[in-house]
Amino acid sequence: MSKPINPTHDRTKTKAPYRALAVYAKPHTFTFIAVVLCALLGIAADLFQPYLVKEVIDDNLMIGKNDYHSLIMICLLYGGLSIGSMLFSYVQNNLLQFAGQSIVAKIRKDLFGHIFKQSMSYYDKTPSGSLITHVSSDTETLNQFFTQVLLSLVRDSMTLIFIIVMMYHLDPQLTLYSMIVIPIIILIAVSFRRYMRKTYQLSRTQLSQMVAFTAENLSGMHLIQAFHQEKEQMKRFTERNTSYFGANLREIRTNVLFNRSFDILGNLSVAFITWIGGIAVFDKAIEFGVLYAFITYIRQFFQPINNITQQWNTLQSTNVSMSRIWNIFAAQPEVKEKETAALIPLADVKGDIQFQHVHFGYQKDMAVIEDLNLHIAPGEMIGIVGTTGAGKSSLISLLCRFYDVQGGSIRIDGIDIRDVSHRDLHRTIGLVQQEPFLYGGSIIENVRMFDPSISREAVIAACQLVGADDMISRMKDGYDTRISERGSGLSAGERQLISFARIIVFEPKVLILDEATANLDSQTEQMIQSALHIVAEGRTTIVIAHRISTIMHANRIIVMSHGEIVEEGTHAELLALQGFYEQLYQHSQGTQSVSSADRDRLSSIG
Ligand SMILES: Nc1ncnc2c1ncn2[C@@H]1O[C@H](COP(=O)(O)OP(=O)(O)OP(=O)(O)O)[C@@H](O)[C@H]1O
Repeated sequence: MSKPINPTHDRTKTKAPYRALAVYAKPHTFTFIAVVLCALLGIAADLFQPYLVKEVIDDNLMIGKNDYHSLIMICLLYGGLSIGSMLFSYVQNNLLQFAGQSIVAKIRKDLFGHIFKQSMSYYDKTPSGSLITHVSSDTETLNQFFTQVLLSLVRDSMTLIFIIVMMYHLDPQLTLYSMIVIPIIILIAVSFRRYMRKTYQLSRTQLSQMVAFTAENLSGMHLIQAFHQEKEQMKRFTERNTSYFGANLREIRTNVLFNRSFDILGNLSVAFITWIGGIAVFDKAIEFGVLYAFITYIRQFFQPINNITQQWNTLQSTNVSMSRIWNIFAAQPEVKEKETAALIPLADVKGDIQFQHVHFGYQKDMAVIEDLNLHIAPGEMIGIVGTTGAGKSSLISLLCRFYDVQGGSIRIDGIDIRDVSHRDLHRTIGLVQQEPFLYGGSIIENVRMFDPSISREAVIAACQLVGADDMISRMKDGYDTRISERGSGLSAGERQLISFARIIVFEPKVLILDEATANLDSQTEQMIQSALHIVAEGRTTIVIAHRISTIMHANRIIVMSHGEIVEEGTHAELLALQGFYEQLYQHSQGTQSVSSADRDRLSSIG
């Protein structure tokens, strides 16, 4: 098996992707050798056929020999060669498809794994639609490289050489006349090359933009329908679609022009050779059979040239796809796991969390969190409130190490989270977000996240504990009910209960709820609240909420504004302070939920 490649080295060199591709192709060396052998035998079988006909014409028919025996033998040989050529071509195609598909499957797997390793900052910058295109269609283009381009380069260039040898053997002078077209072919190929590359790249970029736009719309469908944005989005889609249509047409037009130029050149050469060769036959300088074989060869001569040039397109796409795939491979996660991480296990965690002088910004010069200090004791339940954009979710993202702090440190049980493995850290922390992510699969699989070591009984017990058992039992197939993609068959509360059950089975020592009840009505929130108290038992728990009612019973409440902690204490202590929290509380008493505009107004009070 090929080793995973290290694409970072040599990234700037354009040959680097091809060198890396060669690493993937290496385990299939013997298959490629077998393909070349089959191609050689197939070509020989093909090209010997006109020579046989020439033999019949010149050595039998033209001299009136009437040798029936050799005529039948040559006809049988001709038929045998045709069958042989077909068989070789069949084996060669199968072998090449197998090698090509295996290489691409391996690249696709490595690419998917590499994308998984990236940090959140990578996903912030890269639209998911374009990643989908790279994993699906760009890797498919690589397959075409092996099964079409490589095949054509090997088979057609060998055919060309064989034809020239055969032609030279028949008549060197006619061969030299035929070669006049070669400089013209090079001229056409070079002049078309740059333009074809440009048109191809343009159409690929337009396609990838259209896919990205479609993916974005599908994920935001609720919003689009709620805001009646269908017409607007349709207009934007049509613009992209029209651009793609135009770019595609331009590309096809260039290709057709390129291919037809070759066809015309082929026909003109046949006319030229018929003229020159015809005169030579009249003058008895060559035999008629030689002219026949020569014309057949010159027709065959343009076929491989045309084939090779037709692969130009695929070669262009391979270049573009390769560089795009290699750009992904070259991306290194910003959040890196230290090599020594395995030596510092995060085991038997008590759940002591310390933010020490934490500084962070998504852009280097725009701080979102500045010199933040916070100590959370093991088993403590902390509520975090604050204005929109205060930095609450960012704080949690830092604790989960989706991003790295730019200053200060975050410690769990005194250990810097940058020193431990991602696996240990994410086992320690359980995160429940506003929109829990559910996979297409059964409820059982969704709760245990496809981990077979978690038993069905454990899943059922967890669901009973959080109060989801009733709801699940009422479903058609109970725990085996299949949930559609992203859990769209369930209500927001039901989805959230399932994500709570997940927390129970995975038993993280630190539990984070980021606006986990924001989408729920007050009755469901009550249900979730009681589930939360069960789940939070014995765990350090951080709850971010806009609704004061969600966090008012926490051991301590942190009030954040503009990346800083502005107030801290229990619900009663904070009310007594009569500061920002008290304003938030009063407001929430009046409106139940605080609108963002109001929060901003309150922030200025704070
Ligand atoms: N992925 C991101 N890339 C760039 N900026 C971001 C990103 N996520 C958040 N921000 C910015 O960082 C700031 C803090 O955002 P954060 O989501 O932490 O606030 P929050 O207090 O959780 O807000 P809310 O209550 O609305 O969820 C905001 O100004 C926001 O625009």
